[in-house]
Amino acid sequence: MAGISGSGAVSGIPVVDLSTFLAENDGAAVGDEIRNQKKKAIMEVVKEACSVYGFFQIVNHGVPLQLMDRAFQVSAQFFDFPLDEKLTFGSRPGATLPAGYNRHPFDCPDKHKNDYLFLLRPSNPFFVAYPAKPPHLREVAEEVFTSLIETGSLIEGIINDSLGLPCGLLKQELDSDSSWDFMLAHRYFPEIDGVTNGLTAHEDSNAFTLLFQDDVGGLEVWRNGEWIPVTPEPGAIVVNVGDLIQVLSNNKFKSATHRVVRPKGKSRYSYTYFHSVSVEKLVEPLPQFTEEVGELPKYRKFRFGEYLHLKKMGVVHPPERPEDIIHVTHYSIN
Ligand SMILES: O=C(O)CCC(=O)C(=O)O
Ligand SMILES: [Fe+2]
Repeated sequence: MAGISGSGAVSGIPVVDLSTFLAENDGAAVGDEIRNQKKKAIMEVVKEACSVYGFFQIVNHGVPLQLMDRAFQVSAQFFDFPLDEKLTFGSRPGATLPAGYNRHPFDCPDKHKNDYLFLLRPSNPFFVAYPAKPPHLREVAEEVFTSLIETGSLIEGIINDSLGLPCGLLKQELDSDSSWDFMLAHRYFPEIDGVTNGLTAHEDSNAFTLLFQDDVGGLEVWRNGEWIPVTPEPGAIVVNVGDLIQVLSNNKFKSATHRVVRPKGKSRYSYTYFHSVSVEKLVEPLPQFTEEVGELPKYRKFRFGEYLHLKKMGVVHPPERPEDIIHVTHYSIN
């Protein structure tokens, strides 16, 4: 099928080529009709992928691959600095969004699974200064942020249309100025003593996530009782649906459970961009998926910041019983 390819499709998670969307204004001699057919085919694949897996990958997405190479270089340089130095950029204790350098789990120095830099834009109230070293980190990270925000806007439109929503509706729902979007540069340590957990199974709370992973692998998605690897595809961005889209679409699109398994003998690096909304945002299923189609809402209305707070409490003070961990189903109407 036009625009869909790649070895990622082996696991069933499709790889979608976005060049049709980017070629729109470059004067390429492709007729409107062919372009529209290709776009329609892509929408169908995205719709299926988001309903079944909550995951797909994109190539020819417009983010320069050289920029991503530089981004991986500078983050690896940063993570190699001594801990004391990195901790001078440590996140503020108790901040709703932990901008700065973080380790996970933060209170078990000999059991770290990963460390990461949490980056916000200056317009966000929780913004903290970027690390001053390595010298190009700020410049490169800001460039990546800008580029991923642009790709995010394209994906937002594709998800909007795949859901059959009126043009631009998701953009309106999900704030427009990216002030609440954030980015993580991650390093996962090699497995130690057979302990392979790098990032525990979870769903992303935000609308959707864009992820660059290096060629080490380890990202997995839960489907039908088994973990499916999201195989690294050269130059590809992994896209996954988050809780906000799951709620807005009244469960039409799925916020997939995923995790990271740590590699043997080497570290793994990733860059993740989270398309998100203000903590004040009130979230509930859209009328297009409820009253307009005669279906009952599957969630009650909640404030996004309250949900983030409940989730964070579960990380800082993990409950004894896994079933007490807060998921978005906390707001489900049964
Ligand atoms: O690093 C990765 O591959 C996944 C990161 C992730 O799932 C997250 O930060 O929510
Ligand atoms: Fe995630």
